[in-house]
Amino acid sequence: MSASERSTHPAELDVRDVTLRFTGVTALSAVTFSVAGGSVHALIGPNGAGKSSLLNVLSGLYAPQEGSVRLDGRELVGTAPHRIADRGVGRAFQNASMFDDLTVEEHLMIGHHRHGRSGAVAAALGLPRARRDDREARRAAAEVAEYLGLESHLHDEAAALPYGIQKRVDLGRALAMRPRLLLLDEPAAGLHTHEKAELTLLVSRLAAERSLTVVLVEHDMRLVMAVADTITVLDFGTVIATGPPEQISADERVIAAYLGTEKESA
Ligand SMILES: Nc1ncnc2c1ncn2[C@@H]1O[C@H](COP(=O)(O)OP(=O)(O)OP(=O)(O)O)[C@@H](O)[C@H]1O
Repeated sequence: MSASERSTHPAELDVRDVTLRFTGVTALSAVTFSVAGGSVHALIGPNGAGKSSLLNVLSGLYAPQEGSVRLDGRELVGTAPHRIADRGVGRAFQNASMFDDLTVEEHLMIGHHRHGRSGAVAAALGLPRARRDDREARRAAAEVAEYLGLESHLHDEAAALPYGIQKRVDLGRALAMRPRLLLLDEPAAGLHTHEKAELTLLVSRLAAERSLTVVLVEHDMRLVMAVADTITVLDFGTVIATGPPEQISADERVIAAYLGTEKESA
């Protein structure tokens, strides 16, 4: 399915018995959970629990030795990362890295260009279809910038902006490709308190307003409890609990493995 053929409904995700081994380490062991379309699902767990490895499996960067990952019933395991992106999986990164010399608008246009049908040659020759793609990408960039409150930065060099704004640009880049499943890797890391509060509101609105499903890895429990419809807790690569926030925060195993240590250190 090409990006342009992609339907607009939020994706359902089904992760079944995923096992991922590195030499000497089992990072994920028979991990199973599912995420309903249009919901926000958080992956939490102590350091080294396997959260980033799992996001890397979902986006195709790591191939698990066992198990399946289905997006609306279609297998993602064994699919190249760019094909997974074409199927509607977008990702914002923990350390937003901006391309040197590119403006915010250009970063957002890169996100949208997955939808373009003209190739680099058509663009270089200035062919009508390439010009149309370019106009469409600019329009999409403007829409995402407005949604994220980045309008005043559209023509700024992204790499020179404060870190919190760069993180928003990175999120915008993922949103501009109109994902049906959005993966957020520690979106609150490195943000100031007021930026975290803004992000909490934003993530709460994202799924409903942009017709997508969100899977996020996050250490900030306040944010997780505020935005997540469901939570999966990993510990040493295995799922120790899955459920709504109120169930997770009362789960003895979770308190022992994770929330307990958070509370002690708070
Ligand atoms: N590329 C790799 N090669 C070898 N081992 C790895 C690799 N990536 C992760 N691991 C190991 O897999 C386990 C899970 O790591 P992972 O980074 O997924 O945990 P995490 O829950 O994201 O941790 P954190 O919260 O600290 O980011 C750890 O033991 C880690 O050392």
